[in-house]
Amino acid sequence: MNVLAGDRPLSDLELEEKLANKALDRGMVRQLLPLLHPVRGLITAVIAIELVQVLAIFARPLLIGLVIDRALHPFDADLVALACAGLAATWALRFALGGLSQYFAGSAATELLGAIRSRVFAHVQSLSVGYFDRTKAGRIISRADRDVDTLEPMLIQCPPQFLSAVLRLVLAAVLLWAIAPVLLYGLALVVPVLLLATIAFKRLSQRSWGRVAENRSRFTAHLVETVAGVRLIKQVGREAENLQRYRGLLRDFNTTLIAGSASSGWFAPFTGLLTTAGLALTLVIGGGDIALGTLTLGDLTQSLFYVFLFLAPLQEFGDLFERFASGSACAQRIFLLLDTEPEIRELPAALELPRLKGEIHFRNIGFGYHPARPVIRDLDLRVAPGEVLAIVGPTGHGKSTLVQLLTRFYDVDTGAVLLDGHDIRHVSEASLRKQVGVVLQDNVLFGGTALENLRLAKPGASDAELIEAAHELGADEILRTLPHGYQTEVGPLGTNLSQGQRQLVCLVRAYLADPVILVLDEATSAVDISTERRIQAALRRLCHGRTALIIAHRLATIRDADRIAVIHDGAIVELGNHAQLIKERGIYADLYQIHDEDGDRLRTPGRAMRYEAPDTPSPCSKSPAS
Ligand SMILES: Nc1ncnc2c1ncn2[C@@H]1O[C@H](COP(=O)(O)OP(=O)(O)OP(=O)(O)O)[C@@H](O)[C@H]1O
Repeated sequence: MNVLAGDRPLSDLELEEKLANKALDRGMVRQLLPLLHPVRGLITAVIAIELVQVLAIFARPLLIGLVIDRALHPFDADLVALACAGLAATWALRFALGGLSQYFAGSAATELLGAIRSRVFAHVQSLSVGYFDRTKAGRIISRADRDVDTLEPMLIQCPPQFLSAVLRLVLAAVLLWAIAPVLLYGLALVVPVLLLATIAFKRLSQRSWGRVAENRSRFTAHLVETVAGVRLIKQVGREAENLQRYRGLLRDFNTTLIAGSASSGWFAPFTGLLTTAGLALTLVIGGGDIALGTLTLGDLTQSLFYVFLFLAPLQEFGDLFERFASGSACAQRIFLLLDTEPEIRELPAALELPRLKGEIHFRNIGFGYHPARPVIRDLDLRVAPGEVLAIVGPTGHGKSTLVQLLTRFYDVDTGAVLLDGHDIRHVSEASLRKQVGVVLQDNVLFGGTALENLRLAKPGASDAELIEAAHELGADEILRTLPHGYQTEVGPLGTNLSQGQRQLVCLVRAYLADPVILVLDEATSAVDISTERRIQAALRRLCHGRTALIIAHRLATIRDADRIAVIHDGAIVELGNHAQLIKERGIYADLYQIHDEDGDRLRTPGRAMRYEAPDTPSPCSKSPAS
């Protein structure tokens, strides 16, 4: 699937709009069929049951015709009783097989939907960070959840029903023809009109269901965003506007839904009209034949049933196509997701990194999230093993982007990122992530206890080992004071813990992972002095013996780092230790001076750098924590 527009990837929205207008293609059928493979036994059973049911349906007019022609004049009680028993048997079969068919179809649906859900989940997880940066979470959720549900009728219920309808159509035609071909010729007037109407209906409804699915994913995306950002919304008092926007999206959804239903509403009455016309034609032609003596009353009665059995499937096709259309629109969206290739791919023969010494070399790198807007420009920077490098610079000038490139969440456009001389594009992601530890500002924790969160970094570790690590890092005292100590539930994304507590858990987690290289985006938010000191001590202990790249916001970190790199507009403009850079009287010296004038804060445009209490030891001074 071509997902490029010119030199840039199509946005998710553009892709979906493109797809909403696209009919089900052969490529998609090829993708759908393998999904059915594991449940083929159950589907075959459902189809077999439908076939038996069709035969039972056709036995009824046959029995009724038999009674009319052979058992009424003269009255044959035995034949009537036999026909009644036969009719009762067909209905008994209908009830028994109906339940069985539901059971098999339900089992197939459960298995199939489970398999598709797992596949979508595994795929989503394998996608590159860039995809999540570009795509709203709600859209992904809508595809992985609701769209998968909509697939079920199309894949499980529709095929046997379709087969049953086709079979009834064909059998009825054959039997009508056998009774009197002229009756079938009469119906031939109706069929082309019905077929044309069905094709038009299918085209219309597929397009409208694509739009309905797309609009549904928009309001789901908004709901997810609201849940994630509820604090901000409350804080800035945007509830009313936010609700207004949700209502707007809901209105769009309802409009497309109503338009979809309205555009397909003509089909049922239209086919009803054609059925009535077919029955009337049969009565007129059949009545004439009875008068001529070429047709019996039993034959005409049977024929009326067959006309109905011939035309009813044509009406069912409407409903089937509608379900098929909404299912295929959702299938398009699911395959769009499954077809999305991870932008970052591991080479088949990727190198397992040996234990590194810790040298980082950004070798003449260039990068932009969008090719037309470079963020990093020909940047060359070496960090020696064991060195602590602080990166400072104005907001939006590329500091965090360097972290994204070092951890290979994005690949450089030009140049290379080397670790001990190994290009990170040639090494396995697992071995890279094992040796490059990252502690970001958002300090994400997962639902579960504090201890379970620590164990994520070292799955085999005992409770005692985990607590010992917290102790070594100086976090134990604070984590012990949590309501249930280490067994405290941290809540969704760690929201039951304070900012400082979350940060400490993250630092202990990084310590347990024991990476050779540590990347740290220092938190900017304020915590109390005592927690602050503990965090600083933990940082100091964590940096010890490792190469550390720190996006530094605290003055102490910056001042006592081995070197400071000042980044401006995606390039390193100053590099040296605190004393050297002050002497140079460049950007860094200006920042430092602003700090002096600003009391306890060091500011870069748009962002505050906190200055810690004077007696707090520097986190990255070379001495380990005492
Ligand atoms: N995922 C993304 N997609 C597109 N552009 C991005 C993305 N992330 C960052 N950018 C842009 O890249 C530029 C550099 O961003 P970056 O986050 O590296 O800046 P920074 O120096 O770390 O800023 P801050 O100090 O505010 O964190 C900015 O113009 C930003 O808008």
